[in-house]
Amino acid sequence: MADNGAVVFKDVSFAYGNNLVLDNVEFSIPEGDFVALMGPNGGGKTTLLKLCVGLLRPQRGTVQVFGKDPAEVRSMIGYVPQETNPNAHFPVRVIDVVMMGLLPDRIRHGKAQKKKVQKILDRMGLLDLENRKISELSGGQRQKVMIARALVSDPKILFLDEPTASVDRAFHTELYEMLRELNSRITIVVVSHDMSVLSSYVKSVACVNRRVVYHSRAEITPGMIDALYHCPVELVAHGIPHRVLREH
Ligand SMILES: Nc1ncnc2c1ncn2[C@@H]1O[C@H](COP(=O)(O)OP(=O)(O)OP(=O)(O)O)[C@@H](O)[C@H]1O
Repeated sequence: MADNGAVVFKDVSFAYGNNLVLDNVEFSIPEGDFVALMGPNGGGKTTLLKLCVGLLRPQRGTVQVFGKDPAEVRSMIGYVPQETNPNAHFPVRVIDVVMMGLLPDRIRHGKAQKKKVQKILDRMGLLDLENRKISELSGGQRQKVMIARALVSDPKILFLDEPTASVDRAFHTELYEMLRELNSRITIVVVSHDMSVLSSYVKSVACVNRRVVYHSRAEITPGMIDALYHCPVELVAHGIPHRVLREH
């Protein structure tokens, strides 16, 4: 595996127009990691995730996933984007949404793929909801459907963007327990501000604020978590001018 990492950023810069969001970013995520991307609002976490899954391309530098361009390893990547708030009148069912995770395959093997989808729905406790309209689900159920969609193609790495943002607290623990179990097989990268729950699950933390600073588990101290969670990100600043997180 080139460069020995599930994700490797080399000298990556990305701007939306004149707004330089990521500046000369260098870091890597080892295979098997469970890493939380933390940092202030607007610091570039979502942008970084979109670069990892190949939705955006850097103007400078390279992003590699399992040693390749993300576009070349799309089938190894699962992605749960931020906030999924479907139109309440859009009549798509749970099973259809999860099937979308297999779209190219579905055309070739209808029945086998349906079985695969049902298997993952079963594993996620969603099988009895397979024909329910997505708009009729609770926030937590909907989030699980989006995760099922990302997992149905058996990815080797899963990227989640604030998966607990729109669900109640009871679901947080359930979700992270599920991610912990998945992490025994795949690499997990999650954007979250919720360090209070995350801290007992993740193996590492990457602070994203125009640059990225990666901390392995050994470096995650209670003080650092407190600092990240209670906002004054400067406390873990690394010579980078961090802004302060909004109240949450
Ligand atoms: N599609 C876009 N077009 C132009 N600017 C964008 C776009 N998406 C994000 N930005 C800008 O890029 C910067 C980084 O945004 P990004 O969403 O990556 O940050 P974030 O760390 O995920 O923020 P948050 O914690 O608030 O979700 C912000 O200044 C944002 O306004």
